[in-house]
Amino acid sequence: MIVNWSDIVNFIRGSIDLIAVWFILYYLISMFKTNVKTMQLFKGVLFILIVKLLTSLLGLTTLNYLVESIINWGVLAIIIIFQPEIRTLLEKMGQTKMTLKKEISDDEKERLMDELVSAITTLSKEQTGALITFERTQSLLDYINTGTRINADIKSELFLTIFWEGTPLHDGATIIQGDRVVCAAAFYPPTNKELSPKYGARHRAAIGISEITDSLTVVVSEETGTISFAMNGELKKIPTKELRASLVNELNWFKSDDEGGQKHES
Ligand SMILES: Nc1ncnc2c1ncn2[C@@H]1O[C@H](COP(=O)(O)OP(=O)(O)OP(=O)(O)O)[C@@H](O)[C@H]1O
Repeated sequence: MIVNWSDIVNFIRGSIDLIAVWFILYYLISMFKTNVKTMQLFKGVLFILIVKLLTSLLGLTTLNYLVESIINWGVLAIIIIFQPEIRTLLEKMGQTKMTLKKEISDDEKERLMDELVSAITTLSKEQTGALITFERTQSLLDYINTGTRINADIKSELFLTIFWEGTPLHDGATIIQGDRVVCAAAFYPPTNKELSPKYGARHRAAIGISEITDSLTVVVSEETGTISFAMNGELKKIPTKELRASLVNELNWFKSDDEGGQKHES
């Protein structure tokens, strides 16, 4: 059998091409799958590409011309409209997941969890409004920069002090990166979603940040003391007795690399 080397080279080149496109698409989608605005864009672009394919196949020249014009101008429009997301994407390239430091023992993690649960439960009982955000895989640097930088241990008293109405830092959100409280009084872009009138600016801000990043935000309502989690653009009420388990579940602090995705419930 005669081996045609150029066919083999072409096959390998085609395969690399296809795999590279697949990886880029997979990376983009997984990076932005929690961002409602960007997912809508993905769907829109996909729709236009399907229409373009159909108009070319069916020879619909006028429609094809129209779709081509939309694509040409659309690229420019997308760059302008999604400038913040594109910047975030470029910043995130090659960024590794931000989790708790490896050297923190399980006992220490339990202690940090106790501090968080105690703070949130007290804030809820005393009906002190609060917004506490945990950075997960996507950077919150842009939002940390809107607040006042601090670099403090996770301590129940710290949260009670920050959210006490008499302090200048109580307005806005506090952000946690790993085991550090990194800022207070951060400002988030509020959601444009239709919400029940019982939710005001604080809940809008919590949902807003969860639409554009994969963060977890704990909201304590000043009016009712209710604790809610804002994740993936949704708000979920958390009964106080389920707070610890829900936090453990969402933060994945106790998941070891070889656990194969199992989550530790305490
Ligand atoms: N965009 C924002 N980013 C961060 N924090 C915000 C933002 N908007 C409002 N807040 C915080 O929310 C507080 C106002 O909350 P408001 O009473 O309007 O909200 P709410 O959702 O009704 O909550 P609550 O049930 O606690 O009253 C502000 O004092 C501020 O601390």
